[in-house]
Amino acid sequence: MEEVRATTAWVANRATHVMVDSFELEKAVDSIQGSVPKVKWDFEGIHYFDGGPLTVQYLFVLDALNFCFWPDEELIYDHLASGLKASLQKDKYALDANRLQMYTGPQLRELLNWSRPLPLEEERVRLLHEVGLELERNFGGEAANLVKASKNSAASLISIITSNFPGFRDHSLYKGHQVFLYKRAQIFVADLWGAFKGEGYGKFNDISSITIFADYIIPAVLRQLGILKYSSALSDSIDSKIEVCAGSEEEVEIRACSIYAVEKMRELIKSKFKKQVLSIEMDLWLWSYGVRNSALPHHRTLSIYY
Ligand SMILES: Nc1nc2c(c(CN[C@H]3C=C[C@H](O)[C@@H]3O)cn2[C@@H]2O[C@H](COP(=O)(O)O)[C@@H](O)[C@H]2O)c(=O)[nH]1
Repeated sequence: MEEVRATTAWVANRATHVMVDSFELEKAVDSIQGSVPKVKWDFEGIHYFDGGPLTVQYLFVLDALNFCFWPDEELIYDHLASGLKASLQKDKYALDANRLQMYTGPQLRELLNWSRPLPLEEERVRLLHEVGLELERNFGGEAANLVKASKNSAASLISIITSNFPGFRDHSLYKGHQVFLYKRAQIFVADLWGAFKGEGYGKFNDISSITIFADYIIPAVLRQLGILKYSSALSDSIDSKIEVCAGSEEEVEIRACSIYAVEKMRELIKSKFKKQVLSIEMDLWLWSYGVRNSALPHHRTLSIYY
């Protein structure tokens, strides 16, 4: 994941709309004395888990659709997770590769027990079809085979996913340079690691190589902590819920600076408190804080990536 780390640092060093405040960053690290509060994976109790390959299929489909809930004010991530879980409990074949290729928008709503059109519904359906088709074509229909092919390497798994599933190629152009963010591919690794407690399908020898997952919650938390500072124009648009365009400098800076800031926090925790912290642990802590404080203003970008 060096590509993610290097390209987001490149953006952070040239950013003009977003600034990483190193004084506030150090204050935050000092306030926890370098010990990141532990948050249990699935602290919400919403996920499907049976300890086997069907759980891997569930997590892959979950992360294929893990983006852009905010346009519907009542829809949140939990609806996606618990909807998929309930449909698997009703019918264990619901997420089979051949079935994934046939879902329509209304059927997807039914799967998620949601009565209105979903945000970016056509894209969600297209991505579901893509997952089904590519799984069938190259992985015997099973996401578990994707994971086996990575041979316990998170970096390999992300590379296999982004090579085979175009919908997971979360990147942007910034001042002419390609910037890699890979939010949903990385979160899939984290979900496996969390669900399987670092064993079996969740065993990765290089788990420390992944970064945080640049969504719309983590930046809101970092801003609340004073670690991210926005220009007054950007602050005003976010606070007034004005959309930030996908691919704009502002959007790329928000996401890249979030990754960069948390990498800096990890480095500081290591040098000052002699502790090794994983980005996943940082992410889970910050994200759970963010969802518990749902009033935090977040940037609004229409995107299939997060
Ligand atoms: N950085 C980061 N972003 C995450 C997650 C998760 C869920 N992870 C599972 C793993 C362990 C936990 O127990 C969770 O069950 C979702 N998101 C993002 O949040 C946004 C949804 O917000 P709202 O509209 O309020 O529901 C949306 O962009 C979604 O993609 C995470 O962990 N990290």
